[in-house]
Amino acid sequence: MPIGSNPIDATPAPPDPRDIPDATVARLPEYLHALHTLSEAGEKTISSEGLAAAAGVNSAKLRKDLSHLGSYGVRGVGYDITSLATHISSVLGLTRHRSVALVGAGHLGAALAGYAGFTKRGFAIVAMFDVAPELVGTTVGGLPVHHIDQLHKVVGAEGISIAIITTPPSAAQRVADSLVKAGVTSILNFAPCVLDVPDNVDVRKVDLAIEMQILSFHEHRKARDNAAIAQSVDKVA
Ligand SMILES: NC(=O)c1ccc[n+]([C@@H]2O[C@H](COP(=O)([O-])OP(=O)(O)OC[C@H]3O[C@@H](n4cnc5c(N)ncnc54)[C@H](O)[C@@H]3O)[C@@H](O)[C@H]2O)c1
Repeated sequence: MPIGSNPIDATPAPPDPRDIPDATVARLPEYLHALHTLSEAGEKTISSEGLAAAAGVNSAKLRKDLSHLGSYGVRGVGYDITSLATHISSVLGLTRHRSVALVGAGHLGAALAGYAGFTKRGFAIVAMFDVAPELVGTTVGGLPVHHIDQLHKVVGAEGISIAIITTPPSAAQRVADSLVKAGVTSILNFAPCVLDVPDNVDVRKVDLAIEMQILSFHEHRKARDNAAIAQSVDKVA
């Protein structure tokens, strides 16, 4: 007996993307990654508890998230892995391959360009841009490095709508302005600065230093808790 109205293999009606909460959208890639890993391991179906554990979230949250997508699974069987992965991919707009531009072909840019994992997940960095004469005209990670002046031409020719910024922060706003002018509407910014963009442009910022600072806070708290425990043990002894 289905838990919800959709049988396991039925393709649910596509949800209106505006109805899916941002926090749910942020977790969908985790679910998709877990589903791909399970599929590669030869699994066909997965319980909500199993999928929640694989994605590192609690199962009530996972069920709620998937209910926003109209996916309810089947009691006693769970979710069909292939159908659910296809559905999540479609909600995330990953059923079409996305061409990505990268601006700043330095250390980080080169590392990202050489990472094969993006292609596996539906993204391909197709062009890099820089201003350094020693980089322009060369290939980095197998990709041509164009001068930033070529941005408009290449973005149009390659149908690029997503770009990654890996320039120093002092250049990032100027680069973002050029990207927006060239037609890019989504930016992943690695430079440690806030970008000012029009409302129709989405920016995601990645800052590993912030993640480290949060871990530092947890380390600090653990040390404090351990000191408190040691003190109370001393008192008892
Ligand atoms: N988010 C993170 O966790 C994280 C981690 C490491 C580095 N970073 C940031 O990433 C950025 C790049 O770091 P990196 O170590 O690769 O630096 P890098 O100096 O090796 O590379 C920067 C590249 O940007 C190019 N550049 C400068 N101005 C430009 C412009 N106007 N247009 C196009 N290209 C331009 C430079 O020529 C250079 O090739 C920095 O802002 C750094 O702070 C972020």
